[in-house]
Amino acid sequence: MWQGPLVAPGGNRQSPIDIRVRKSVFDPHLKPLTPDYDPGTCSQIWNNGYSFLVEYDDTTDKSILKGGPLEDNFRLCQFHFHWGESNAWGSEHTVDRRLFPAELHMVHWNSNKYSRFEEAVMEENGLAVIGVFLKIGKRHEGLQKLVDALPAVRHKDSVVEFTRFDPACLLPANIDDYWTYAGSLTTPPLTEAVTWIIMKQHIEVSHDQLAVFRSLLFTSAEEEVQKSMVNNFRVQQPLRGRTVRSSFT
Ligand SMILES: COc1ccc(N2C[C@H](O)c3cc(S(N)(=O)=O)sc3S2(=O)=O)cc1
Ligand SMILES: [Zn+2]
Repeated sequence: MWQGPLVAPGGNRQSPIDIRVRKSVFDPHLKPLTPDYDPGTCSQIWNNGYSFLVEYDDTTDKSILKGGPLEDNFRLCQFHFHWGESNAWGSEHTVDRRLFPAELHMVHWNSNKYSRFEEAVMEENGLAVIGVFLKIGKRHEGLQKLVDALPAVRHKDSVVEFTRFDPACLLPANIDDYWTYAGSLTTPPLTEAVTWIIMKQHIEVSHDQLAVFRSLLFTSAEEEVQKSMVNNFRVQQPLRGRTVRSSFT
């Protein structure tokens, strides 16, 4: 895991956290999530030195997330993953201390309140991130197109065109059961701008598919020492009295 500040100075809503299921509070007012994504807005894959980001054109409301705990429209701007060097760990969030080999984050920003992502990322509740746990099992057919593109972005700062990918294929069958809480980005600038929506149901990917994630590098092509992109998760942060709500009993 990256050696950034263990706890952001003055932060009282930092992420990730352990979700204590029995301490979460059922909220009957939470609505079903209604993602509506247009695969035509998919543009590129970029290795930013923390993860690889699959980026979407967010200049229109073509790929949006509404409902759930959200009052406004949130535009999809990118999705990325966090994973371990082994299948024993890798997720950022945990459920009753249970670790998963990887975790998907789908990042959206509030297009009702802000005109640009850069603005929203600095504001309280400017972002909504869907978290989905990955387990090792059967091959994920939809993920394979992405896995095949990864060797092209092996080094930090490399970019490759990537189009027509429907991010909805990475969501679990049941998206009505989730936990939600007020948190932060888990990488710098660690801003406390995120409404987290963590899916109860995981998705399955094959061992070989996850192994390709581990072939990526934290380092750019110029650096002498190449470092494998693994364990790109942040250490867990104190709950500081926050309540995690659940959409299910
Ligand atoms: C201020 O400049 C910026 C602020 C944030 C970012 N991002 C990249 C981050 O790696 C990152 C990590 C996120 S996570 N693990 O879901 O909490 S979300 C996210 S990002 O897309 O917002 C880029 C520029
Ligand atoms: Zn993330």
